[in-house]
Amino acid sequence: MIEATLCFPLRTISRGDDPTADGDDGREVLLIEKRRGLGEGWYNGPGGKCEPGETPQECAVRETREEVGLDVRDLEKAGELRFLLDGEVHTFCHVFRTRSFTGEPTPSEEARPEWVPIGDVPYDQMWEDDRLWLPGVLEGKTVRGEFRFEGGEPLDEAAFVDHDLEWDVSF
Ligand SMILES: Nc1ncnc2c1[nH]c(=O)n2[C@H]1C[C@H](O)[C@@H](COP(=O)(O)OP(=O)(O)OP(=O)(O)O)O1
Repeated sequence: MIEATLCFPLRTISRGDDPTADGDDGREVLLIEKRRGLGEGWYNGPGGKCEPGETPQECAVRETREEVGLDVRDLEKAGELRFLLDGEVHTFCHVFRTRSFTGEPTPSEEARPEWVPIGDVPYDQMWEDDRLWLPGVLEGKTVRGEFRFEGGEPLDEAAFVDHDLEWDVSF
């Protein structure tokens, strides 16, 4: 089983008196367009596999720095997601969000970062499960979820079959 993380940096930008501004109140999330590996070509949060001896928080901080050059702090645990492939747990993923960070998002070989208004998150270009749990995470909720895929490796080519979700959980 792979232990992995996702980190969603959040910010609120001022839109002034812009009459065309949408209903997000300027709230944005930093997404990446994945340039290689699992989920290549799709949007997701920065993140990746935990290294031996590393806590999930340490992993999320390291991966966010490596992928987009942002130093995140004060991570808030927002979710625990289990991705099953053909009945076996393939990946256990810890989800974090934060409003504390320094640096400017910078592209890397692995990822192209993009600030996205939370109402414009491109769910049609993401893992199919994301639309089920990410909106709640971006609204400040906590979630525990199990998502079942079938069809063999790699996970990002398997069929998403069904899921269970529990909201407002404690970690
Ligand atoms: N189903 C689903 N939905 C949303 N997010 C994910 C999944 N499955 C997943 O694996 N993920 C996430 C979890 C991780 O953040 C990434 C996959 O990590 P990966 O890019 O393989 O890990 P790295 O450590 O960055 O990879 P290498 O640098 O070792 O190649 O997707």
